[in-house]
Order: sequence, then C-alpha cells, then structure tokens
Amino acid sequence: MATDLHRTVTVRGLTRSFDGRAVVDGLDLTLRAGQFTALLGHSGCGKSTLLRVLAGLDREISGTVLVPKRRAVAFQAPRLMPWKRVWRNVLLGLPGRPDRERAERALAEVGLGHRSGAWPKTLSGGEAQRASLARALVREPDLLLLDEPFGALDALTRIKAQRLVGELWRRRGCTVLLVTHDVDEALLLADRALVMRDGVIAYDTPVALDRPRDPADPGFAALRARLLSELGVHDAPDTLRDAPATAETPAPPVPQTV
Ligand SMILES: Nc1ncnc2c1ncn2[C@@H]1O[C@H](COP(=O)(O)OP(=O)(O)OP(=O)(O)O)[C@@H](O)[C@H]1O
Repeated sequence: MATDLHRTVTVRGLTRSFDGRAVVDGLDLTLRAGQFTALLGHSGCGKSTLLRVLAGLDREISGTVLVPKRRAVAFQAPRLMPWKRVWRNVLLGLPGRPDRERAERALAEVGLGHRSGAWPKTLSGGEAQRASLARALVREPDLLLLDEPFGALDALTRIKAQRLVGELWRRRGCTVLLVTHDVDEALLLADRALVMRDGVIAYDTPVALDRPRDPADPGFAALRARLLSELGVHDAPDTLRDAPATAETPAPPVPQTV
C-alpha cells in the first residue's frame, strides 16, 4: 500500500470549459487518503467532467491536479469488449503478458471467479458491472473513481453491488470518489458527501454515522434532508405533510435521487 501522501487527491483552481463555458470553474478539493467521498449534484453540473479529469482522461484544463499514479475508473456502463472473454477484459490495457491468474483473483474478489472464461454478452447486468469493477481492482488503485456504477442496475442487484463496493473499500483501503444521483446511496457508503454546483464544491459535509448505516437512524435522516435541500429537492416528509395523501390521491413516491 502506498503512503498516505500517495493516496491523497489535491485539486486547486481547476477549470474546464467547453465552447467557452466553464463547467468546472476554479474548483478546489482535497481527498484524504483512504476516504470514501460521494459527489452529488444536478445532471449536467460537471460531476463526470471532474471525474474524467481526476482519471487523467481529460487534460484540457487549467489549475493544479495532484492524483495518485495508480488510479482506476468504473463507469455506469461496464464497457466490456464483446470479442474478448471476461478475464481478458479485466486485463485490458495493462502492460506485460496477459496473466489470467491475476485477472481471476480480481474476479474472485467480486464473486465472479466462475465466469472468467465467459463472453461478456452472456453476463447479466450486475455481473458485467462486477467485471468492470474487477478491471478497476486489478490495477490495485490507490484512487478508485466510480461514475454512477450502480445506475443501470435493478434495485436488488444495486443493493448487492453497493455492499460489495463497501467491502472492497474496507479491504483495500483505497481513496474512493463515487459520483451518484442517489442521496441514500451516498449516505450508505461514504464518510463524506459533496454537492457540486456552479462549477465548484458548494457543500461539503462529513458523514459521521456508525456503520453499517441505517436509514432509520435520525442522524441519517437529518443528513439526507440537508443534502436534498442543498440539491434543491424538497424533503419527502414535508411534501407529504403539505399535501396529505388520501385514498383517491395516493402518496407520491419518496424522492431519493436528483
Ligand atoms: N465533450 C464535451 N463537449 C461539450 N460539452 C461537454 C462535453 N462533456 C461535457 N460537456 C458539458 O458539460 C456539462 C457537464 O457535463 P457532465 O457530464 O460533467 O455533467 P454531470 O454532472 O456528470 O451530469 P450527469 O449527472 O447527467 O451525468 C454538460 O452541460 C455537458 O453538456
């Protein structure tokens, strides 16, 4: 494991513009070694842009960005090459001779050791997402960047995948930045939550709750309400109080995502 310094992220005055419009606009951010941070914000506010910069996928920037050398990213779409078996997908882009055992160790870590020789099209959505996670883990990242990795999964698979990421983070001790639209997901997993707005980190709060997290915990509910308010979403209980449900007008679904 690298030293704390090598697992830290430091961003100062980061600006990224598209067609003369600054999507990220003088952003400052420090991520401590081993910290699990969730990044929330409205669609189009620049979360993925920031993540791509941290991943080294976008260098048309101004400002200072110091990130661990060993970093890996997993996206909402698993992005597996259909013509390569799962284990070869896991090793994609790594230098040296393909080492199937190495790929299988990473696949075993995400509970997919038995699908190593499969073709991507034969995997379920959750399995494909786990394969994509194995591809990130095989790089032994000091910084793991996750861009809505559970967004396309059904509810049950999503819960399992969230638990898996939580376990992997505890086991690996890497610094994690998770982009999500789901406030509850942020509070279940992260020990810090950020809200991005107007190209900067507009709100930054520790999530100092006992683990495993319990949405019924008053502290959880309070943070949830605060984050939803930062995101400009009215909290569900208030909405329900304002407009009590009747038999004819069932209660609206509880908003959890933005
Ligand atoms: N390559 C690009 N060329 C032009 N504009 C871009 C490019 N990439 C992103 N943008 C613009 O930058 C803004 C921020 O995009 P970004 O994908 O970072 O938002 P986001 O917060 O991740 O959104 P979402 O939550 O919907 O994924 C958007 O207005 C988007 O259209």
